[in-house]
Amino acid sequence: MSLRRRLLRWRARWRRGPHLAQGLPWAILLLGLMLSLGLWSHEREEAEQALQRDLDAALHAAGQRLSHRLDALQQVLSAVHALAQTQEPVLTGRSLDEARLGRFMEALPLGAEHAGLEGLALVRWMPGRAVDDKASPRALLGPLLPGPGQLGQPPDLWREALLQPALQRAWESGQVALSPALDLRSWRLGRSLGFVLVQPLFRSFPDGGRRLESWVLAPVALAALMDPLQAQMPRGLSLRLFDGEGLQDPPQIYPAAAVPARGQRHREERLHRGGQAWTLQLLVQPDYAPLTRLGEPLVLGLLGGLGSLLLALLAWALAGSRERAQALAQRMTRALRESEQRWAFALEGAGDGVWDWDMRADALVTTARWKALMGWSLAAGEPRLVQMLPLVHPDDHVQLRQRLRDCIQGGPGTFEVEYRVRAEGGGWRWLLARGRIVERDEGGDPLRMIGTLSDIDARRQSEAQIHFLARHDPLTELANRAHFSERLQQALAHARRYRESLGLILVDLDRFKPVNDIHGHAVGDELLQAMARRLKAAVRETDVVGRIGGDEFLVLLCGPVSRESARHVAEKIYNLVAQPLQLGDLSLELTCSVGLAMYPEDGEDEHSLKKAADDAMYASKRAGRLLLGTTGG
Ligand SMILES: Nc1nc2c(ncn2[C@@H]2O[C@H](COP(=O)(O)OP(=O)(O)OP(=O)(O)O)[C@@H](O)[C@H]2O)c(=O)[nH]1
Repeated sequence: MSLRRRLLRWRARWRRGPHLAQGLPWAILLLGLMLSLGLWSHEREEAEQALQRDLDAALHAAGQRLSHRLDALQQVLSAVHALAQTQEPVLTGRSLDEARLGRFMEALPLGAEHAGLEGLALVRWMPGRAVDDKASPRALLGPLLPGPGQLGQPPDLWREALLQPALQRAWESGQVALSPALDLRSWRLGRSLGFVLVQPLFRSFPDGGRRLESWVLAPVALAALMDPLQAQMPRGLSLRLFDGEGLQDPPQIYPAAAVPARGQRHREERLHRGGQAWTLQLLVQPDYAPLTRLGEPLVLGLLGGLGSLLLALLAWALAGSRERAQALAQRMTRALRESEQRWAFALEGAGDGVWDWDMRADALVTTARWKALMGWSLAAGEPRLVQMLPLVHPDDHVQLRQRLRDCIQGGPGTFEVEYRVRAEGGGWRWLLARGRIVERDEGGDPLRMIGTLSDIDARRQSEAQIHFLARHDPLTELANRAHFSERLQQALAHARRYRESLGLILVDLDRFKPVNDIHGHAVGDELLQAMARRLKAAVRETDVVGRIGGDEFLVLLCGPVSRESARHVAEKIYNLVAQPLQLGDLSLELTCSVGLAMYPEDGEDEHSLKKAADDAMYASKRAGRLLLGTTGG
């Protein structure tokens, strides 16, 4: 397919409109997913930031608590320092000794904030020796708190690589210094891993100088220091402490064994105290409650996505149902139209017209054949019912209206009526209209009627022909014996009821047989036909002329008729028959015998009346002249 055709097809589809219905679900889905994604991303960021704030706050609080603990421990050393100052050895000649330090410690009000303090040790500096002299300094005392027991031979703390920098820092700065983490047991300073707070004590001289005299060491057990802090942490958060400013090297010093899982969340804070750096780490465990908040944005996003999907599906279903309904309606309309067309075509093919009458709107829809049959111009459009009636033979109006009314007003719902309309070349054409109610309202009143219109003119003519032949003489077309008898009986019944008189004239041709014999039957036939015409011409149209035998005719003069009038007609017949008759080259003259009988004088029924007429006729024949009234008249 060429690009141009594709474009044209696309444009046509676009103009038809279904593109909207087709694209709408996708647009809704896309928009919904984008919104859900944006919402999820925003909420996740918010939740992440909230979590980080919570963690930072928790870590900071833990750092603060640790600092307070260290402050409390440092205050102990400050108190020792103050004690040493009040026991100024220069003035009193007494330096701080183990006994006084012991008493001081016993009197110290140690509380929970001093947890981890293993004891105090006095390390005396041997004056006059170099700092790096192997022989000095020596730790002399300790512990002064319940602990690992009286120190034995004082260890050479100066030789301890982990402790010596702290001692030196304290000496140089005059401030409390912290050692790195070390095993307190190695130096009989405690019972576990810990660190040492170092307080330098100086001896002042009158010249303003001063000289280091000793250090007071406060060993602190890390586990005892940190466990209470850990206990105060919210569930799901754990603390780790690293010696130095890194997380790998120098090593973790608290807790003893805790290896974080890969990808575990953590936050760090640096602590600097007494020349020593620590890294306090906050580890987030999977059971930390706020972590669940991180899942909420995902749920929200998923719900949004699901909602979008559902909305899109709904839109698709709605759009689809609309399209399906349209398609169904189109199919049904097409099927109906095809069905109607087939139906109309079949009927039209059979020569019938079709009509459809919307009774509410009084609108008639008819086919071309219907219009042709009814003599309605195609150009005139559709007729209304009232316009149809003038086309119908006036004699058929009553019947047509009656049948239609019967059908509409609770009849069987069908009707059938034969009526005549004007034929093209003049005259009338017989039609048969059939109808059926096909739609009613809730109350049962008819709303719509459809039907056919058939041309039955040929049938009606043939029926009429058969009817005529059954009742007439085929040669002369006069009433035959049976029909004449029927008409006579009707006339007698009428005359009886209205007390009227009737006249019956019997006409018999004289010597007709020789005509046949001489000129042939064909001439005889022609003569009979001519006589029949003369007889008909002699009477009124309402009178009945019949041929009841070979050359015998009956004339019924319908009433009221007087005998005199009847005689007059008989004479007229007699004279007419006697008129010469020209058949081609042949000229014939014929007489007849006529008999007249009057109802009721000569007979009161068919038989007696006929007999009277017969008698009168024979009397005339015998007389060879017209005898009227000889028998009873
Ligand atoms: N051509 C012709 N002749 C007929 C027809 N029907 C009857 N006839 C003849 O008509 C004649 C009637 O017979 P009749 O009445 O006895 O003869 P007629 O010569 O009239 O005798 P009268 O009545 O006594 O004068 C017979 O010869 C029949 O054959 C017919 O349809 N056509």
